Amino acid sequence: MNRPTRALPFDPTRVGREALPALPALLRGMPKAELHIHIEGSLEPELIFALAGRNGVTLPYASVDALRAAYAFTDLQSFLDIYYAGASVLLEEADFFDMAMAYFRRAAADRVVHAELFFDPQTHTERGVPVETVIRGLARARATAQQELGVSSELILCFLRHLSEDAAFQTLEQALPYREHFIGVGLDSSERGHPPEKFARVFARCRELGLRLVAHAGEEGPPAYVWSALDVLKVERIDHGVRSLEDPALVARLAAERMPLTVCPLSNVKLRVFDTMAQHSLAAMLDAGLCATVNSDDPAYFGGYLNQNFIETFEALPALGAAQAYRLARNSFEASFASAAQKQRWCDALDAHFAGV
Ligand SMILES: Nc1ncnc2[nH]cnc12
Ligand SMILES: [Zn+2]
Repeated sequence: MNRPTRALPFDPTRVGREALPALPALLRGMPKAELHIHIEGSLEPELIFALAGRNGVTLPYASVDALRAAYAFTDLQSFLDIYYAGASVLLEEADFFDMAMAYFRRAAADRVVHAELFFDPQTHTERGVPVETVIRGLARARATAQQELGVSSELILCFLRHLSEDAAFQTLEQALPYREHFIGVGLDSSERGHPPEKFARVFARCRELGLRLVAHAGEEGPPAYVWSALDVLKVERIDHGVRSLEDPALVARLAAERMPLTVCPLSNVKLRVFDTMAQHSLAAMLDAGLCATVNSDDPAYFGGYLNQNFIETFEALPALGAAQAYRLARNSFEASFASAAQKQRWCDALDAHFAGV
């Protein structure tokens, strides 16, 4: 990272807002990476019901429609309650495989060439599902997605921040025999009241183990949580981070370090971080020189996969045009945990896509 912003491979005045009909096609077709997707949040209601039937799990909803009707969230916690209930149908390795393959097919259709998937082992181990079952199912899906769809991927193991640091250490111990299957660790679940520093020791241990580090911060929590994710946990990416804009000194630091922020616009509107998409700060973040990326977070719950996030955000924010589309896709490659050579190949493909503009 810390690379200077390079010249655009096209004339940005040719595909700006004035050429709006061209913009959705440009967004849909550009190669991109997704860096903030909770794989359990890709579980569509239809698959939840199919897995419930397969596994003999009784759901507290009568139908797919009744479940979908419950997706009216007032904040992060109101979403998490339903998200954990949905995940209760995942019991066997094949369930994790099917869930991840459904996501990879959607991602490939959105021209996602690389995805870094969060998974929440504690959501499953607490129900008696071994971490081995979770990781083996996801790992098999990764290999199939690479072979059949040409989508590369990594796994990031997330600790649930509403649980204790001791529980996070236990989860790490359980997962370490499968270390080759995950590239890093993250921190998710209820943010308010659970600051990053609660997990200082377990992140320090993960760092010693050579794991890559990310954390949700500044989604609902204050800018102070972003500072401590950087300074205490020493993360390499901030997940969400939208509330950073409330703190000019923090913005200056994030920009100077080109610290990636994995922004999730549809999620932010559904969870009422912003009242409307027109109020979203994505354009302001790019304007401030931040290394922002666009992501879907929990696409089955928030109204769309990655391209839907791009399309709705660009429709709502007049400051976003072709130059910002290019920058966001480029940021997604730069911010990924892929090798420098791989990043260069993706950036070349991106340049080729925009060269025809
Ligand atoms: N948006 C989000 N924030 C925190 N934890 C999550 N787990 C799944 N989605 C999440
Ligand atoms: Zn998230």
